[in-house]
Amino acid sequence: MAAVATTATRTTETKRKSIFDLVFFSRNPKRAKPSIIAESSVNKIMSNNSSINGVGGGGGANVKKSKPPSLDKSRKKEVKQRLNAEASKEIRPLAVGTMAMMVSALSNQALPKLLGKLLDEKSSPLDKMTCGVEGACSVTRGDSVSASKALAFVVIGGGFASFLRTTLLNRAQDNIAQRLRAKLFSAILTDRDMQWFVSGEGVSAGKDCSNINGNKEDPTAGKAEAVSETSPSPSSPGAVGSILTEDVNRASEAVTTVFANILRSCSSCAFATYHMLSLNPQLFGISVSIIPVVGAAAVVLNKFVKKATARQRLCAEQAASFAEERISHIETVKLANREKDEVEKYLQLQEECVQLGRKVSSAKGVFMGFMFAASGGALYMVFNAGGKAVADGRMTSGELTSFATYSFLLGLGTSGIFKALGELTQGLVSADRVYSLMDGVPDSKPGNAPKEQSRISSSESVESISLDNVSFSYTSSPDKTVLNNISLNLQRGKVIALVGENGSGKTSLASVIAGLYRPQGGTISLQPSGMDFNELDRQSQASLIQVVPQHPALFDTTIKSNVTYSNPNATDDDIQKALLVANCNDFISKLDDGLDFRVGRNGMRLSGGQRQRLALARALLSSPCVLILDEPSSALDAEGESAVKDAVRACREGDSGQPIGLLLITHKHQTLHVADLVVVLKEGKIVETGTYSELSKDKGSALCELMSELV
Ligand SMILES: Nc1ncnc2c1ncn2[C@@H]1O[C@H](COP(=O)(O)OP(=O)(O)OP(=O)(O)O)[C@@H](O)[C@H]1O
Repeated sequence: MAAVATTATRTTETKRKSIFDLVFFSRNPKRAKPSIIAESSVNKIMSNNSSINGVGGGGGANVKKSKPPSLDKSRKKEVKQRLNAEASKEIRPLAVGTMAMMVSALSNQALPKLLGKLLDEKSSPLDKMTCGVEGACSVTRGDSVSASKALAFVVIGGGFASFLRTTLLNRAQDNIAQRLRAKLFSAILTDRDMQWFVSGEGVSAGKDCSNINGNKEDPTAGKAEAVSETSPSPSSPGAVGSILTEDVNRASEAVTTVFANILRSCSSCAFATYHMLSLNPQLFGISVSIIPVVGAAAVVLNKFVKKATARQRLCAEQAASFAEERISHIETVKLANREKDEVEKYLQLQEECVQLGRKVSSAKGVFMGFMFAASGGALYMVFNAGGKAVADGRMTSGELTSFATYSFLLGLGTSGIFKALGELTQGLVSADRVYSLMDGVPDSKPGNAPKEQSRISSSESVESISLDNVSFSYTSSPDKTVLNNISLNLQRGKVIALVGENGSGKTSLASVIAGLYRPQGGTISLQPSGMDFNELDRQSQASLIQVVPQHPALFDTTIKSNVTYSNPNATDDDIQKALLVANCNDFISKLDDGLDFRVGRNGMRLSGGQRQRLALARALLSSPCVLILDEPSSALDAEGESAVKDAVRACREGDSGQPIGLLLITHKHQTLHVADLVVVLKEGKIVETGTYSELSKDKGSALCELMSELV
């Protein structure tokens, strides 16, 4: 058994390697683009294959030495309750499916008795001799028709029950999994703020996942740490994907098929016990003498499986993250010619996990081997004692056959219970991971506690957005102040250029103004009402501020869908206007499908400048109060720069309604002259403000220090 498991593990490892090899070596980046779309599918295939032998999703360096998240009693109770509440929504298919399972179990139980009866009937000689009072006797042959009829009934009924059981329980399982996935995805997308995504707290939901990669006391940790240096954060999409697929599957299995299997196995044991006791109580005593020993072994096994499963799941998370990140950065991997290294590192990650999987497989193998030997020994004793009983005429050979079959069913039921208990444990570990991710980590930091949110009816009444002494740090580096007492007024129709060296905090400021992060100090208010921007709901915030980031993200859908992403209710006229202002029409008219052109994953079928222009159109379409263009010129060619000028004009003059305030984050001095005000940021502080002509004339200004071209 252990050997089989090891072979299966090897096969899985080979499969994973081939998939990884295929992705990295068989495709050039250009041709790979459409295939990368299915990156999450690759992830799924890679992690799902691993579950063939229960090895879990994948790799994780030094997993065996790491401490898995513990599932204490109160948490276990809570997880069970939540899972049961989920299962109760499928009560009908679950109840009928479980009843069908019991019927099929009953049919199985009836079979040995009927078979024994059939055997006795068939093997009896010219059986009954009936003599009348006159002395006339007649002989009748043993009739096996009744046993045959009952057998046919049981076989057909049992078959139908099996069909019902499989269909209904699987349906319930799929429904539960679907609901869990939907809730989880919704929790991740709507309930988490940006700090959660960038902090790396994500998937293991507060549990120390970093430990998985390195234990300094472990002499073998060196290799693992080398891998962990390049391992992605556990909050990567790959890790989330691993929980969304494998853990959700295991959790939903636990309350459907696994639970029903436990019931079936228990009923099997109960019925087999009843029949065996009624056939021969003495033989029953011999037959069950092995149960305490097997039970003790099962308890030990279950403890081991529980710990190993938690480690395996962390391991799967890491491997999935690693694969996902390398695949999404395939161009970088290929340009640096690091395909072989990455495959090697992936295999190292896998190796740790596979070793863990082998241990579980071996433990299960030893247990099953032990079960087999113990059952064989018990059967030997049963036949020894049973043979004597038949010889003494205390039992028929048919009854002994029935008894032996029942004792086989008892063994099967017992091992079924232990197996299902193991799966239930794995399911609870997975459910804990699902719920932990769903609940997230309560953020107790000041300023981050959830507040009651208000909604504005229209952004039109807002004239400006005012920052007053705003300070901000990322939760992953709480001691580093990224923005320090920033005060700024972003007014409709006015253009502010924000400049500063790399890392001075320009992008962070844009994100804080847009409401993606909540500042720890100061206020952002709407003028003239004075409402606190951070007390508004996301819909209101998005209607007030739009950002065109340095690297705009596009979805793998049509140009039209991408542009209307910020305002799904926009009319065709609005769309055309926004595209015109953002200077998109030229390149769109050259595409075969025009607005219906599919842009590819992350807009890979478009140039950087085209992507930026579409993002600009998208931002303008929602008619914000303030637009933030981060490094607008970096991805634009000369023609594209005129689009920025158009955007400046549109914002000032209000092409799409009211004028829009514009915050231009730029490194280019050529762009500065369009601004009403230039703001210089240094180490998170505003060190200078003034008009371009004022600041550029003063050769000792912070602006001239920053832009040597001006000196
Ligand atoms: N997610 C994050 N977690 C922790 N620190 C971060 C994060 N993002 C940025 N930082 C840090 O915040 C500081 C400001 O970064 P930011 O990206 O805002 O600068 P920037 O002025 O936009 O730089 P650039 O001009 O290079 O784009 C940097 O020191 C950076 O290391």
